[in-house]
Amino acid sequence: MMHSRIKHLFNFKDIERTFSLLGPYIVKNRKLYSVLLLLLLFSVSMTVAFAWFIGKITDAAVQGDFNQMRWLVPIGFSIIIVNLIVSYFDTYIESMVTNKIKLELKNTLLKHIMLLPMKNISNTRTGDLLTHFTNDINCINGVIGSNLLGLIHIPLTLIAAFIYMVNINWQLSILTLLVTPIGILGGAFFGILIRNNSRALFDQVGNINSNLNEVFHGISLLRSFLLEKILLKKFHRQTKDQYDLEIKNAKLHGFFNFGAQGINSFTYILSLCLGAYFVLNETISVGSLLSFVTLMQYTTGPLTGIASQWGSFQSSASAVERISKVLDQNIETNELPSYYKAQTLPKTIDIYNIHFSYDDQKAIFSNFNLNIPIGKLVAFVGPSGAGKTTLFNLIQGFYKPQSGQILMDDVSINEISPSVLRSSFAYVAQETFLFSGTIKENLLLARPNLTDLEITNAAINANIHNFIMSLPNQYDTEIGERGVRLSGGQKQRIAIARAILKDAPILLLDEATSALDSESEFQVKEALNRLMKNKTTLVIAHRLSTIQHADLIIVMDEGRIVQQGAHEELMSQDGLYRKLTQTQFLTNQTNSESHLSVISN
Ligand SMILES: Nc1ncnc2c1ncn2[C@@H]1O[C@H](COP(=O)(O)OP(=O)(O)OP(=O)(O)O)[C@@H](O)[C@H]1O
Repeated sequence: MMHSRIKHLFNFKDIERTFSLLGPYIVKNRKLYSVLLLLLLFSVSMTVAFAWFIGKITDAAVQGDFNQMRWLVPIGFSIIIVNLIVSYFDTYIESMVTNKIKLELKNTLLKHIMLLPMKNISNTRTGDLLTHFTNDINCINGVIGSNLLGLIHIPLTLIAAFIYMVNINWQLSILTLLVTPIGILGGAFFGILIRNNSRALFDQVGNINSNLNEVFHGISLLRSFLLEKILLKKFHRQTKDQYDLEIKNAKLHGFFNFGAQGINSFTYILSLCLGAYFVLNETISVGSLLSFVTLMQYTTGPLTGIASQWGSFQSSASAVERISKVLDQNIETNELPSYYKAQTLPKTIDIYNIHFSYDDQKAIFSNFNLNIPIGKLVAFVGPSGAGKTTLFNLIQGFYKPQSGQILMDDVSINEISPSVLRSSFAYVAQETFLFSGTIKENLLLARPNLTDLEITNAAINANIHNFIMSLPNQYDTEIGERGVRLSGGQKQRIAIARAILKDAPILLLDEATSALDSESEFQVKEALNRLMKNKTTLVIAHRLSTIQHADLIIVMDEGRIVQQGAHEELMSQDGLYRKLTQTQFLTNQTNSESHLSVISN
């Protein structure tokens, strides 16, 4: 138990990972880092030069050597001015390089997330992903900036000062040798404790963000189920845990500063007393004593500083560790897909013997086969959980079957580039998602280089043009969080206009399950009929009207096709389809909206 705790405490894998992740960024910005290194060497030499100046000017004053003082004064001022200039450029360039790397890392991270398999994304909490951008990346300054440079600066100062101190008096320098290991070991120990605490702290920030994300997304549900108290309690608990971790961090830093200051003050007094003794013995001059004491401050100060830098460095490393957990996940391609104008309708779409499971345990499909007729309307019906949406996900290549193949024109979709494959489909999802922005901006997302005329025509065909024209800013009306709220039917028709504009040969339609009023339903249906013309349409059907006119109805249950055929044919058989429709007919008498999946459940 103890052994594993110690092992955990001294686990440096994350430092290794930190540098394997950030190394390329540091190398890429090597010019700026070289300038920083040069400034750092300047700063070290100025430190030694300043100690030398203090010794010299003190000795000159003690000896009353006015001539020497005359040329020492401008040197002293020059040292100060050079130091100020170095400090200005050091701060400026360091901030430039750290912000540049953070910017590059943010872009790389988002691109990586975009390219990750859907499986990885759906297994990660949105709040955690957000936290990488809002918290983790902003905490990496240490490993790419001040702390990284400090870890080089301080040992260099230490070595330079030590050599100079040995020159003044070797007996006094031994004091430095005694203090060095205490400072380093103490600092390293606290650094590791701070790292482990920071890791827990960052995880907690991720938890809180995930929780808040869910709260804001599900606010109406939360109110309708009267969950405010429970959620507030959970939030209090999480923030209290975060507070405790922050306090622990403060305690660790406090202890750490206490030790550092203690070492500093004791060695200062000790070197001053010992130095005074050597002055009395006439072993060293007063000037040398002052030089020595100044250098001692420059060594013990930074020496304990190294530990503090190490602590911050460790805390940054744990932020990088969280980011690298995402960046370490394999992506499927390196290229972000882009719209590709599909020329023709594929002549065949065949599914051969696929086996698929989301979690490698529960199989959704086993030995699943299907030939999809081209240019037709194919409806998929079946109870909830039958695998209809999963089939759509597989056809679009969002998930890959563990075995078997999906072929378009006899070519496996795995061999078709994501740009070509995804451009072949226009997807109208069950829940319409519109981005915040104007209506026009939402429609322009469909494909590049759309003209105003194409947009208006699509909106007319989707039965939404008149509504848009009645809005205050027409196509430039803001929708979503900052703008006009749209009804379910209006949103659906905008989504249909977007699908029309995409102009893809295959239409995937996950019919909305929520009931629309009959006027809205009529308008949506009309829009869909126009959209389906000359296309292969695959629809997860919930409306009886869609099913009756479908060229082929596939009845699915528990990942299997249990029946297929046209409406009349299936009605003549004693099977699941008839059962589903009969139950539905009862409801249909009072409600024109039908929802097979729900009723069948
Ligand atoms: N991302 C996922 N991870 C793990 N399991 C999933 C995931 N999505 C769906 N499932 C499971 O796969 C099975 C099929 O789900 P799917 O959504 O394809 O059914 P469906 O027929 O579309 O249902 P509905 O009509 O209710 O939308 C279900 O058992 C479901 O729990």
